[in-house]
Amino acid sequence: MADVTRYGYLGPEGTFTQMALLAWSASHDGEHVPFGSVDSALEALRRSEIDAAMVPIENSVEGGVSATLDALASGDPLVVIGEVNVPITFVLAARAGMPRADVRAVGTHSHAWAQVRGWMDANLPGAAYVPTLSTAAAAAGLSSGVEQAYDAAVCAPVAASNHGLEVLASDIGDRAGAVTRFVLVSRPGTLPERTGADKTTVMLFQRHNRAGGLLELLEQFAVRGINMTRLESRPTKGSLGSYCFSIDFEGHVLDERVGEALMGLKRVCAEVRFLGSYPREDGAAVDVAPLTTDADFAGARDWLRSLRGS
Ligand SMILES: O=C(O)C(=O)Cc1ccccc1
Repeated sequence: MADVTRYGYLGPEGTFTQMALLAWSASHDGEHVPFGSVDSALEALRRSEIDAAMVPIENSVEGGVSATLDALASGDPLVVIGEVNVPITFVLAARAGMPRADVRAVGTHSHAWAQVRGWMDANLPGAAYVPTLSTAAAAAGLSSGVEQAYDAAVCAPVAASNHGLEVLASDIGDRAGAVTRFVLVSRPGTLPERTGADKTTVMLFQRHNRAGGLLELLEQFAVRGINMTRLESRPTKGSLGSYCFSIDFEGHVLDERVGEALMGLKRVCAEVRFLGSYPREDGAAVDVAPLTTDADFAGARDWLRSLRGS
C-alpha cells in the first residue's frame, strides 16, 4: 500500500487553518492531523511525525502571524511548498439561551480578536478578551461542559454549528473581504517545480546594524528586477533593537535572477534562511523585467567565461 501523506494543521476541527487544508486536499490526498498550536505542528514536522503542516502566515488586516514567522526563523530548517488564501468571516457564538447583552468575556484566537475589535467596541463595549489557541478551540470550550473564562466565542460559522452553539451575530469582522494566507510547510528536500508563477520566501539576518544596512539587502532584489510581495521585520530575540527580515518575493530559486539575488544576499547577510519556492495560488505569472530573463543572465555568464578563457 502506498504511504499516506500526513498533513498536520492548527486545529481542532473548524479552524480557518482546517479550511485551508481542505482547499489544498481537493487536489492532494492524505490524512489530516490536528495540533493545538502552530509550534506543536511544526515540531511534529521536524520530528518526521507528519509530512507537512498547514499554518497561517499573514492576513490582510493584521499582517504577519508572529508564531509562524518565528517558528520558521529558528530550529531545524523547514520549507514552504504551497500557499492557500482563505476569505475569513467571523461569528459571535454562545451556548443556547445566552442573551447577547449578557456576554462579559469573549474567547478567541489573537488574530481573530484583532479583526473584530471595532465590532466589539461598538456592540459589546467592556467585554473582556480571553485568548485561546484557535477560534475553534474557543467554540469547543463552550460546548465541553467545563466552566470557561469566557461566555462567547468568535469563530467560523462552521465551528459554531459543529459545537451546537447559537450564533448571536454574523459577519462581525471590521473589514469586509478579509483574507488570510496559509502556507503548507514541509522538510527540505521537496522543491516544487518551477511554474513561471512562483514565490520564494526567505528570512534574512543582517551582518551589521548600520546606515544603509536594510537598503543593502533590498538592492539585491531591486537590481535584478525582483518584486517583493511581503516584508516584515521580527526581533532576533538576541537583544533589543536586533531584527531579522522575513521576505516573500516573486520567482523561483531555479530562476537565474533569483539565484543571483540569493548569492548577493548570502554575501552581505550574516545568515540567509531559504524557506522555499512554490507556486502562487492565484497562478499570476511573474512579470519578468527587461534584461532580467534567464537568457540575459546566461549570456552575461558566458561572456565572463570567455574573458577568463574557460
Ligand atoms: O484560529 C483559527 O481558526 C485559525 O486557523 C487561526 C486564524 C485565526 C484568525 C484568522 C485566521 C486564522
